[in-house]
Amino acid sequence: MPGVNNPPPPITTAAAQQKMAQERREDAGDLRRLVNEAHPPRASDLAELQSLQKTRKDRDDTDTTASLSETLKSKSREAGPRVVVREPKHLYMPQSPRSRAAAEAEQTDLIKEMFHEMGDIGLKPVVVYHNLSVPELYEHALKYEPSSHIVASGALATLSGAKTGRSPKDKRVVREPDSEADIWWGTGSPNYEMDERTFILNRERAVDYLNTLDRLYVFDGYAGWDTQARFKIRVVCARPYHALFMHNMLIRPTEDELHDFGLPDFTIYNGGAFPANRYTSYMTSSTSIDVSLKHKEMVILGTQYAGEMKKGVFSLMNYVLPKMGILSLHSGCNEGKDGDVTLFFGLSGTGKTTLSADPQRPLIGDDEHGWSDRGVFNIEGGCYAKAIGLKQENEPYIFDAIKFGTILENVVFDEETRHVDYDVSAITENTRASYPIEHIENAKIPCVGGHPKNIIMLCCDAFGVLPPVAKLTKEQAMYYFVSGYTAKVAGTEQGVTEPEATFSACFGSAFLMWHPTKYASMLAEKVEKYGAHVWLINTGWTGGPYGVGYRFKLRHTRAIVNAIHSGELGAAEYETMPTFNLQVPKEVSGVPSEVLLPVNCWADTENYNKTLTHLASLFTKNFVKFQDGGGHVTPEEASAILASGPTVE
Ligand SMILES: Nc1ncnc2c1ncn2[C@@H]1O[C@H](COP(=O)(O)OP(=O)(O)OP(=O)(O)O)[C@@H](O)[C@H]1O
Ligand SMILES: O=C([O-])CC(=O)C(=O)O
Ligand SMILES: [Ca+2]
Ligand SMILES: [Mn+2]
Repeated sequence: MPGVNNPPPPITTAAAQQKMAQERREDAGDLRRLVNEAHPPRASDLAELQSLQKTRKDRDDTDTTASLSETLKSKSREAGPRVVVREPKHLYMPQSPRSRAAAEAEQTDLIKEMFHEMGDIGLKPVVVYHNLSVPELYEHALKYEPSSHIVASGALATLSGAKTGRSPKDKRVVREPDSEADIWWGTGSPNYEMDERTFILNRERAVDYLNTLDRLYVFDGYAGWDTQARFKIRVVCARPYHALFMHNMLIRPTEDELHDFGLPDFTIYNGGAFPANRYTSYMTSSTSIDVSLKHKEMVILGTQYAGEMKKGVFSLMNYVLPKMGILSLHSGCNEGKDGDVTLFFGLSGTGKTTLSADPQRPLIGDDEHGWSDRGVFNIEGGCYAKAIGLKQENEPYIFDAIKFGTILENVVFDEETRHVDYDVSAITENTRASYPIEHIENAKIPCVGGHPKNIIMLCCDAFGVLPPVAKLTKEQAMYYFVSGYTAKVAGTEQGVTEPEATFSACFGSAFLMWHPTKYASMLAEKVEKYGAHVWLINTGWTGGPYGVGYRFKLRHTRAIVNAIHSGELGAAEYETMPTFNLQVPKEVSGVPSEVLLPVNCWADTENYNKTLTHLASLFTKNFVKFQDGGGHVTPEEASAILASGPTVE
């Protein structure tokens, strides 16, 4: 029989089991004793252990809580309302009148005023997190937002939801007596109008939504590095990601500055996760981004794309700065060793952020600036770089800026290794990185500089006919500034290769509040007064349109920018390119001479000429709407500008 000759299994009686368990306990006890002798215990349980993990600056809490009852002194939510000793950071608003009075007694003036303002518009938050630190915002994002992940470099990856870019057609400005005469309305204008009542209805909708939430985030910061043109901005939002975004993009106040912050000059209520009501008057979709200059407020509904907030601040600055005699600019900006400043104008994707990050030239800013009698200043405290196709070898400064504190929007990463694949556009082409400007190794802080010596107007010409660089006359400078040309590739589906021309006045029409000629005349005056040189750089295609030709190599564009800065191009020999009458240099160090005139790169000259003429006619057609001068330049001045544009027979 099987098993007959096998030894019997050990008999384990209940008593034997007890004995073994006792021995194990004793062993464990010995072990614990040994460990404890070497490392005396610091915490008796897990909660205490975790409480040891975080340290705080020495503060005497007893002073601030001395007048309160024992229950109120409790630091735990369960045992009573939390006493706020870390103001102005975590603000709990107890709902019972007595606890509320006690909580209010603890508040600084800043916080009292904030709750007053919130109360005025009907916001009744339970908890407000005010100017949290970056690690705290990370933790909130990870805890409350399922799309938040830390990637290998330490950046916080997140999703912006259905909208992955701005919605310019849903941007509305309230027509108000004090400002309506200043604002650019009507055909071609980015400012779709709305009335005050509708604005209030939308604000109420955002407020109602925010009131349903367990926690709100507030970030108070500044726009404008020039202290004489500095605006206090408050962002009230639902997502930690949005608070972190504005922490990165605004200028971060010091503790003292925050203490004295007072009332904001402008407040953004971001209820973006909740839609607008499409049946409200003026609404054409469930997205609405509304600005009221009278109320000094912006309301966001139906989009969580964070760029709306940054560009909302820019729209405000585009209104208030010109009123102060300061020109606002959709441009990047850097400074050379001798303090020579360069501006980089250009529409989205033309290279402002890429080219302003330059190892030889400290960065003043990548996207929004002001130019006053004192010089230039960055409006923002951070950068918002395109991340698609990002490579460390091509753009080392931007690549290396993507570390702890940086937000990565809509990128794709390996689930396990958390390495980001910047080439993947599965979610959107418009993947972005938002980081504080200190993340750029050679940032110039404070972000201010002198008067620009060089102004580079960037375009990304997908028709492939414009030269990689041209020197502009003052009139041409105005013409290209008002035209604001770039061309997008017409989408990558099914080999569609017809490029689409975009004309966006002042290289940022979507953000203008005044008529474009207001900004153009200010620019003309400043260029004249400070003697800036103006250049046109095409960072787009050559050798044929998109799909046939190829994009100018980044290293060639960088060589051109270097030649501008070294003075080489100022002294170069030029030839005139027909139709656009552009002055094109015959040679540039580091760039093969044959690429300087695109006609030399096209296989078919006739086709080149046809495309060139076509583009010229698009320019001419676009300019028609500026012929009356828009109220800021005379029709004569406008026609002088027009005369410097391309000539089409
Ligand atoms: N020759 C070139 N010059 C500049 N950029 C180039 C060139 N070739 C390719 N690129 C790519 O084009 C993109 C330029 O985008 P960039 O972020 O600089 O745009 P931007 O002008 O700052 O736009 P936005 O206002 O939307 O932020 C980058 O992804 C860059 O890698
Ligand atoms: O605002 C954005 O989303 C990005 C940007 O800088 C632009 O489009 O000019
Ligand atoms: Ca940019
Ligand atoms: Mn921009």
